[in-house]
Amino acid sequence: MTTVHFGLYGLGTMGSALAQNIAEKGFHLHVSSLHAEDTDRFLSKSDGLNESFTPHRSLTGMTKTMPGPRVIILLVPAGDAVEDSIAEARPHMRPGDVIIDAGNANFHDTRRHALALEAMGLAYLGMGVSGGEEGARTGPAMMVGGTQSVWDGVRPLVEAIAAKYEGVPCVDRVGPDGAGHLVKTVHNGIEYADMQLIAETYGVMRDGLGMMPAAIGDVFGAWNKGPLQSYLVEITGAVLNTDDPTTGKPLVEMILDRAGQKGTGRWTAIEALQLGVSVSTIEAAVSARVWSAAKPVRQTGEAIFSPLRESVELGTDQLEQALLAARIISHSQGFDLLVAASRAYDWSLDLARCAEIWRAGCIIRSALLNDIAAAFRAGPPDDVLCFAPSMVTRLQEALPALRAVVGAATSAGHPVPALSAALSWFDGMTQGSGTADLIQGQRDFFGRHGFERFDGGAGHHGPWAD
Ligand SMILES: NC(=O)C1=CN([C@@H]2O[C@H](COP(=O)(O)OP(=O)(O)OC[C@H]3O[C@@H](n4cnc5c(N)ncnc54)[C@H](OP(=O)(O)O)[C@@H]3O)[C@@H](O)[C@H]2O)C=CC1
Ligand SMILES: O=C(CO)[C@H](O)[C@H](O)COP(=O)(O)O
Repeated sequence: MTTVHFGLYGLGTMGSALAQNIAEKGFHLHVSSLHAEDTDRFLSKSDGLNESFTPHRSLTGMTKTMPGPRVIILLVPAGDAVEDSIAEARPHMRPGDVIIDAGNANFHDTRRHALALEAMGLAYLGMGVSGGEEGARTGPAMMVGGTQSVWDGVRPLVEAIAAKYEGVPCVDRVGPDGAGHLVKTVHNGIEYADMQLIAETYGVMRDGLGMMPAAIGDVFGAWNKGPLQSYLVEITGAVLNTDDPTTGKPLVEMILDRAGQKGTGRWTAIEALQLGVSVSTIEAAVSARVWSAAKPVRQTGEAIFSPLRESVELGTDQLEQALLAARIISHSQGFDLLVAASRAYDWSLDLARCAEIWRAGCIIRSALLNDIAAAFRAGPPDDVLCFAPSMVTRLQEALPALRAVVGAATSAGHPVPALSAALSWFDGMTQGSGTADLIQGQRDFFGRHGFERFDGGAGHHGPWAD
């Protein structure tokens, strides 16, 4: 059997952790980074593993000197860094060699690279990796796109480094070329929604119930033992219970309320709009990050309107149920996008397998995902997760709380954009007779766009009065 030689380029947060994980699982790895001193620093931090690494001063040097067949794993930022890395490595690669982009790439770029490299006899895998630094070091979840034979060649290493859920590796080839990066992008869209839903719930407790960070942290800690059990709820409790060593205050009170974003949430919303899918909770989360960034403008608005932020009468049990309902709805929206992308790109995505991959290692891992996987194995009505019997039961229990929380928070002036978007999406998607009859009437009135009639046919026009 041919021995495949692996190289990893990009020894930043994720690349360093993944390289150490690979070495720990008994694989030899060639390593290099944009700056040679980063490779030196990486080696100095990799005590006990250094015999597993062959360091190189540059990507060119690594690709040229590595014996073939070569598999080069890139862990660099999306966009120009990936383009530059491929351009640098490609001239030194031979037919049969593989490049794996293990960063958060836009899946349209991955499709383009796969096509171009395959035309040259090279292979390209787009592999979304989730789990942050700790996940990369100890076992991330990974979503792979590419051809089956190329996946089969790298599978032993990738499965070895992956998180395991009851012994099953949280990685798979989910489809061709860009499929893995699209599934990772949707994972991140759901991650954005979940983080925003949690933040809104924290806001209601802080500003509507007057609770202190540590007390809120304890509530999240307790919720993590129930149906909301998840990595994000767990770390929320930990963040809220951490004090600032300098001031002694709760650390969260010293963190500026301006959230960053690198693009995957936005890509999810853009792709959904392109494919005609509503991911309104995810869109609300992206928008909330956008307005979080405009702090001076928010401060001007507050000075002009002096809005009242009143207390609310809500129990934490209602907030828990509201968060659960909204979490189910935001996952349902993410899976709707996977269904649409699978159809549009002819990927035959196995939705249950995607949910299974996310059960461990990744940022959105939660108790809910095992039930979501089971729901997709059974096949929910119209492929809509919210319509699966197990989700219907939970939603029927939890929706009254979501209505109470959105109603109370909105009346009292507390922004809950993702919670309310989830509720409105649910109400719209369960309203058999909606209000688009009027939209169609308006469209025909001003533009003769035509409408369908209940009693038959399309392309009708109204006898509109002037
Ligand atoms: N951090 C996380 O939690 C996660 C990140 N990811 C994704 O993994 C990838 C790597 O992220 P992360 O490790 O956090 O990022 P880091 O910034 O920590 O590391 C990126 C590495 O790429 C190098 N780099 C930057 N620009 C170029 C370039 N033009 N050409 C070659 N190398 C370049 C950086 O060098 P320098 O330091 O000089 O800039 C650094 O060595 C990204 O796509 C990210 O979105 C995925 C999952 C989780
Ligand atoms: O992919 C990830 C986790 O799954 C990364 O942590 C990603 O950087 C998160 O996105 P953003 O920086 O936009 O919040």
